[in-house]
Amino acid sequence: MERMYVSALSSAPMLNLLIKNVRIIDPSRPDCGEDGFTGDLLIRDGVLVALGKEIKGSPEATVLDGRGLWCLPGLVDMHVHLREPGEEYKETVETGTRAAVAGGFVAVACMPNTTPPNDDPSVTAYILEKADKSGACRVYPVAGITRGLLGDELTEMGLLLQAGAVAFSDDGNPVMNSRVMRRALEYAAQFDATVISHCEDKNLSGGGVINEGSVSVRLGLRGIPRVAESVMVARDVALADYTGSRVHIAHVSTAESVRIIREARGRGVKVTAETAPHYFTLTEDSIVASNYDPLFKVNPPLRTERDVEAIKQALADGIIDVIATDHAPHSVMEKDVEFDYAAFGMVGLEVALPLCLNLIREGVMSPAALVRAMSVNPCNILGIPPKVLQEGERVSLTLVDPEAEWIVDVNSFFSKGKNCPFAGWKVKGRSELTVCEGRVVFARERCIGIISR
Ligand SMILES: NC(=O)N[C@@H](CC(=O)O)C(=O)O
Ligand SMILES: [Zn+2]
Ligand SMILES: [Zn+2]
Repeated sequence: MERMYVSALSSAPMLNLLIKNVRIIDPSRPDCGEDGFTGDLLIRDGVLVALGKEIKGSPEATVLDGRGLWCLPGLVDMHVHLREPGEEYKETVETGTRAAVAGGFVAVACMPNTTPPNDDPSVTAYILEKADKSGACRVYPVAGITRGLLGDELTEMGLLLQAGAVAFSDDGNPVMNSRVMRRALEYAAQFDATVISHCEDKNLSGGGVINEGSVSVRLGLRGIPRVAESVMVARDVALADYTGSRVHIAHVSTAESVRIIREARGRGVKVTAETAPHYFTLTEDSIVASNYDPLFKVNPPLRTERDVEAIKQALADGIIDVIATDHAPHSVMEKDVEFDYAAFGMVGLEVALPLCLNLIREGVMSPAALVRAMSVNPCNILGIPPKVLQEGERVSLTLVDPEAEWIVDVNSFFSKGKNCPFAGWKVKGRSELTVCEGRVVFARERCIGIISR
């Protein structure tokens, strides 16, 4: 098996490297265009000292031939489940962040549906402490909107932000009560914090396990109607409009949700949105083809070809701002059971990049647009430092080989979660080197040689 290097951020070596003739794709640079440009990067002690053409390093500088590679600002995944505290058998901060850096991410925002949930500053602090000690990348905790994520009483948002939370969500659960959601949007706005909404009307989705439609009928499985999502998207858009606050819609899966968001954006409502790779790669028919494999069970459920097309169009137009994985690790115990009883969720960190690169290959997005969706926009929405290739700064970057072909093997995942519906797929593209704030946190075989202390 291939040798790989992965390290905790705190003990990772500083990068010293001259990368020659690499395709640089950073839309924050005026010279980038939609396809990037070819150039060199000189990094000394983790700091990007020069970026341009024909850069000369010192004679002792390690040189990497970047031909055929892409240099992206470090990718940011604003929606993952790290399961710590409480469900460490599914994932930990350590294993989840290792999966992240292997996937090319330098930062993740982790959702609060842990045990106990992150609805209290002590839990936020606990997660950050774990991240400091053993995290391979930056971790930004998302705290609960309501206590216990139960949808009734707002959390102490100010204190949670002080403890290091960056946004609020009850993800896993919707905020069913519209009055509570209104107050949450108003309260969070006072701190200029983003509320991330898991849009699901529980009364409509109740008991469903897959998209409601011909497939659910054929299989005799209880359906989750698409309107269970869009009715809540419409509500949240209306509340954001009424209160003047911002709202971010998590894991958009339907054409109707896209239409509502598009219309709202046209009117200047402050709504942003994300989707996940499985929603533009798979449909409910994938479930049939898999012979009802619970690995394909996810919330919201996989939809139809029409929805996939609408989501791709929205990504092309920038109406969906972000691609996040919704990395949701579960153990075999929760997944290797009958479809009805299996847990919702699939892992995504280690397979997202090649699936997203497919969007470029299909002409849906330009390389620059993909970087906006996977780095620039999530940073803006969360209000965290942008990952830009800026001279004079500690560099966060992902060096991608877009042509590398590999077969998804869950046993080689750093994630504890092996619940991946793409297992066995032949995919193209991966991160060869991931650098977080100047430090080498991940290197594949061909890049291991550049690590120096
Ligand atoms: N997406 C999922 O299917 N599952 C998520 C919850 C969530 O993101 O709503 C999980 O925590 O397992
Ligand atoms: Zn959710
Ligand atoms: Zn989630």
